[in-house]
Amino acid sequence: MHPEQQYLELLRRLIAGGDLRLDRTGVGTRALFGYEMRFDLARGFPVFTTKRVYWKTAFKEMLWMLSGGRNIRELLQQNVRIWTDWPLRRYREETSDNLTQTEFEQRIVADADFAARWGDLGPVYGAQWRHWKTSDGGEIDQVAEVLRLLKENPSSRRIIWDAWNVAELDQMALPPCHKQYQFFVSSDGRLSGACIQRSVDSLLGLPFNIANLALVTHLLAEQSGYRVGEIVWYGLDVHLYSNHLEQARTQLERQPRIFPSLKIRPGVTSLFDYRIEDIDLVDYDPHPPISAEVAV
Ligand SMILES: Nc1nc(=O)c2c([nH]1)NC[C@@H]1CN(c3ccc(C(=O)N[C@@H](CCC(=O)O)C(=O)O)cc3)CN21
Ligand SMILES: O=c1ccn([C@H]2C[C@H](O)[C@@H](COP(=O)(O)O)O2)c(=O)[nH]1
Repeated sequence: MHPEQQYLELLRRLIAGGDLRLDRTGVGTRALFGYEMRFDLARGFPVFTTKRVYWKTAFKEMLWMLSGGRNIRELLQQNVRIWTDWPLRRYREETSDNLTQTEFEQRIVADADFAARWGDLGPVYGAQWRHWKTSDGGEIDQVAEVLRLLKENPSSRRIIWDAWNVAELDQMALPPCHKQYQFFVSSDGRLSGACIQRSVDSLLGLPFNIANLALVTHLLAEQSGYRVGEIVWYGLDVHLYSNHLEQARTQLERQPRIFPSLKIRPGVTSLFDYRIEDIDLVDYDPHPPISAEVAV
């Protein structure tokens, strides 16, 4: 069985038997509670092929999170527009100025003060991963700690970073969805990575989340001298937005193709020094893109 069938099976189950519910965005979803997928990274890089996944966009987002980023300016400077809707909505509500999305994005890139005021998402993923605040005024770099444990104590059962900082949830543009990562080194020297995702937009978010979990597992393996093992992904409220049904049906008519392979430029000496130019996917031959509206 092609491993992407796990994803197509999820879409099938959501369409056929998902619980119909009204959600925060007002769009409405079909949802199920609890789903697991596993991908053996030795069998190719798990970027879905039944539609074109914009993996560079996803990877840029992951590198931004690893850098501790929390402002959309650094994303927009690389033409990544997937996070604009949330700050834009706040800007419109608080100023009643009706800039278009493009005008807003141009202003964020051109004007650092404007970006500091309006482009900040609050202490989201990267801020928690790299700068978790402690009660004595210090901060914890959870990713550096994961790297240290991978090297010094690979059998540890505490190789985790977590973005679910309860005390700061109200300052975040959106509470974290992929909220926890854990890593595991097997006795044959393979690094596996897992992610727990509390809320899953199965059409738009999930393909990015899987690719990014695979990417970060590869990068950590590279930096700590292991081969790659598996990724394991657990979704909880896993949903299909009601305006994504047609797209999901289109995708289900297609046959998965062979997964590409990931190439990482050797010689980068720190996890935090990777740039998008250092990473490539070879032989990615997906079906055509499928466009869809994101629920804000
Ligand atoms: N409803 C919802 N779904 C999400 O997946 C999601 C959120 N909200 N809020 C926060 C982030 C933003 N994410 C997003 C937002 C948009 C796309 C999106 O529009 N993707 C298109 C175009 C990608 C591109 O422009 O490069 C796609 O076809 O994948 C993907 C992930 C993931 N997260
Ligand atoms: O990486 C991500 C980020 C977000 N999502 C989706 C999951 C939900 O559809 C929304 C978040 O809404 P909540 O009401 O906060 O659950 O964004 C995703 O799939 N992947």
